[in-house]
Amino acid sequence: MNLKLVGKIVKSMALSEVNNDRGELRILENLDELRTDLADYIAELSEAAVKERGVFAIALSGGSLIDLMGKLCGAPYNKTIDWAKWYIFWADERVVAKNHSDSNYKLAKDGLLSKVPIVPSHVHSINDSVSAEEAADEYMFVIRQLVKTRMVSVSDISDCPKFDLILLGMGPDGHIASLFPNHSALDETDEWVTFIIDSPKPPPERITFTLPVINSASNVAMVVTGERKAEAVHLAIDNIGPDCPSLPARLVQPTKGKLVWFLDKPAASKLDGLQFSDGKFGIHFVRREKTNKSWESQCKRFSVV
Ligand SMILES: O=C(O)[C@H](O)[C@@H](O)[C@H](O)[C@H](O)COP(=O)(O)O
Repeated sequence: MNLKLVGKIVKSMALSEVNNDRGELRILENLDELRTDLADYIAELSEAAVKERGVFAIALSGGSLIDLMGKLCGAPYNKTIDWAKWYIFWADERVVAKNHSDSNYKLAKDGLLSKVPIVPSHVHSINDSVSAEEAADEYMFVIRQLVKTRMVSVSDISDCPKFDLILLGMGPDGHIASLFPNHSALDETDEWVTFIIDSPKPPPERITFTLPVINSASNVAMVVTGERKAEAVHLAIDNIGPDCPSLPARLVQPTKGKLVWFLDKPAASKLDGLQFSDGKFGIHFVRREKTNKSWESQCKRFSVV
């Protein structure tokens, strides 16, 4: 067993680790720290995209994510972010009326979009007055038009849209967006957006980005909190060998983009060999894992205590 790294959680700083092809791991001491780190991360990506392309195309999900993005509505972000350049999409949406309490649009509108100066015509939600299938087709058409005008970039290795950032939550079963374990929607590679009418998580009818679109993004953030998701986090991130189940969250592997996991300590608690302990300088993090890389080279990227 090799000691892989020793890190330190400093106030207002995420503990970061690059975990092979499973992306960057940021384990935050508590939800407040996670909210701050997530807001900083989104603000930085927004600034970089606006500088490079003049716009920021961001896709949201439902669930606890919007609440965890809440710091964006306050200082300094409400003033420093160039909100007029944001183009908003949904990685998945429940096929219900926009004013329904299950609507991801309503969740985002109430929790974020109505509190910052977003341009209303930049908000691309689904048509809520048609079937799931039609809503998926129409949504794909809208995205196609925006790809043509490069409001949304295009992947240089496929014809997929390349969102600047796709934000995903994860369920305890490892689902992401509305891509559930063992569901045929996971195999959809021809369409950018697909629909399901049998979601195991209510409501049953949903539209969702497909895996090729998610994996074409420039940045994908997985935002996962709480102990009940710890097992799925372990299965999605750790090296669990050839028997690895095809957990949707494990299939998030941006081809050229960057994947970052935002976890609180309970969600990270079943990661291989992870230990937290109180020390002179704060909370320490130790992770033991099978690795070929030397302890020294791993530690160069971290504040070693
Ligand atoms: O609309 C949805 O249901 C979602 O987009 C879904 O993928 C969600 O992100 C996860 O289920 C996590 O939800 P929680 O963070 O609330 O557990």
